[in-house]
Amino acid sequence: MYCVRKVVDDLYWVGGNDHRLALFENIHPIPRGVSYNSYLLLDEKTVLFDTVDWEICRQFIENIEHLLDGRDLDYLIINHMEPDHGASIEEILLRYPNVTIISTEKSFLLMRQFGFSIDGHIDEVKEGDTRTFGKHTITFVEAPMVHWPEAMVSFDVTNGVLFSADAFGSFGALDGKLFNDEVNFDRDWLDDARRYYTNIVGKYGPHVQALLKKAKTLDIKVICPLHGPLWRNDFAYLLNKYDQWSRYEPEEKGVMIAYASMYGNTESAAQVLAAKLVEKGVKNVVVHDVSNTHVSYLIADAFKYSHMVLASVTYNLGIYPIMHDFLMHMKALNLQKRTIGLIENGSWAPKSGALMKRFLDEEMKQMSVLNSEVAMVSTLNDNNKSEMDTFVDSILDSMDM
Ligand SMILES: Cc1cc2nc3c(=O)[nH]c(=O)nc-3n(C[C@H](O)[C@H](O)[C@H](O)COP(=O)(O)O)c2cc1C
Repeated sequence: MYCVRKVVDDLYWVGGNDHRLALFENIHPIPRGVSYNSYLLLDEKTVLFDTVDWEICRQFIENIEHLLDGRDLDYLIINHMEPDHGASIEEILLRYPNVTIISTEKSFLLMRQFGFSIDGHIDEVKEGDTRTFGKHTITFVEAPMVHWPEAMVSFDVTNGVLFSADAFGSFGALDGKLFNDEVNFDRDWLDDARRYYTNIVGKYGPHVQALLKKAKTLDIKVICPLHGPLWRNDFAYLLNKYDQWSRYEPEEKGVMIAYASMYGNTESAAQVLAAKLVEKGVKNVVVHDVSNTHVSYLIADAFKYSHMVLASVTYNLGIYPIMHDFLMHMKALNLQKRTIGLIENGSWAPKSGALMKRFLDEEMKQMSVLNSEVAMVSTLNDNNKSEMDTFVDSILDSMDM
């Protein structure tokens, strides 16, 4: 059965939801599912904006066939060729052999690489090109590395609808709700939107900044991303989050404590620290065990908070592997401008503190590591008491508290 929703006059959401996929990109857990959004414009010509993941292709085709109601599909605009949006291109070509695909040069290259038979269907566009389909004129804006090199966004100059590709997307299935004003975004969606942005697009902050600059010149009325809710008001809220995330500025003053512990002693130190910080009035203190918190959640909180404490045991003269993995992810995603405190543990040759400091100083950008640290030998003992108090004070100082 078809399941579509009207976005604005002439434009319909024809995407679908996937609650079965456990790991997005086979990495990131999505307990709330995910939506793949696609849009169909019914003008003098019929125009489809992006396709969907193969997993929901049957639903997608039912949606399109219902709305076309016997009409042919004239155009397919591909803003983003990643397979979670481009996988169904071949199916569209088979069902609508007269369709013309509008996309960027790089996108057509990728289509060929993925094995799609696109010869005779190509209309290549560049930044600033326009196409008119009747009442509606669409202009194309290149958005390289948001989040693949071929990406573009499309803007309907007639009604102000922006088809934003992966920008402004979120994990989470829509389940009937389509617009930001049909959900409590701040309460129910922001965490997943942040986890989506930081893990999927986080590395490309400067490219997102470039796109935000271009977006400022457009009179946007509706934002149609490829995942998650569409936006039709409250743009300042969304743009502000994107601006902060892409400049690597923290959203909130707070301390994320991430610990790596085998027998519980480093964990205990993390808890002592958390209690002391809260006692001293720090409002946002979150504690994560890196061994049982998926790294995508660690990354999201690392982007969210201003301060981080990394507490790690020494393991074979190195940093505990899962803590090391977290550091590697932060580096890969280009996280910067955070203040970091370190807690080290080891029983015979403690090294993790010095190694984490070296990683933060040498491998990452603008990470300010506090001079004060807690150096444990096996367990937090009386000797560490004053060290911990000094450590807490230096965190508070750096937070201007
Ligand atoms: C496989 C393995 C390797 C370790 N390597 C080191 C090491 O190189 N240097 C060291 O000082 N301690 C090493 N340790 C000891 C732990 O770092 C140490 O006992 C620590 O206090 C454990 O803290 P926890 O209670 O938080 O797990 C190692 C432990 C294990 C299990």
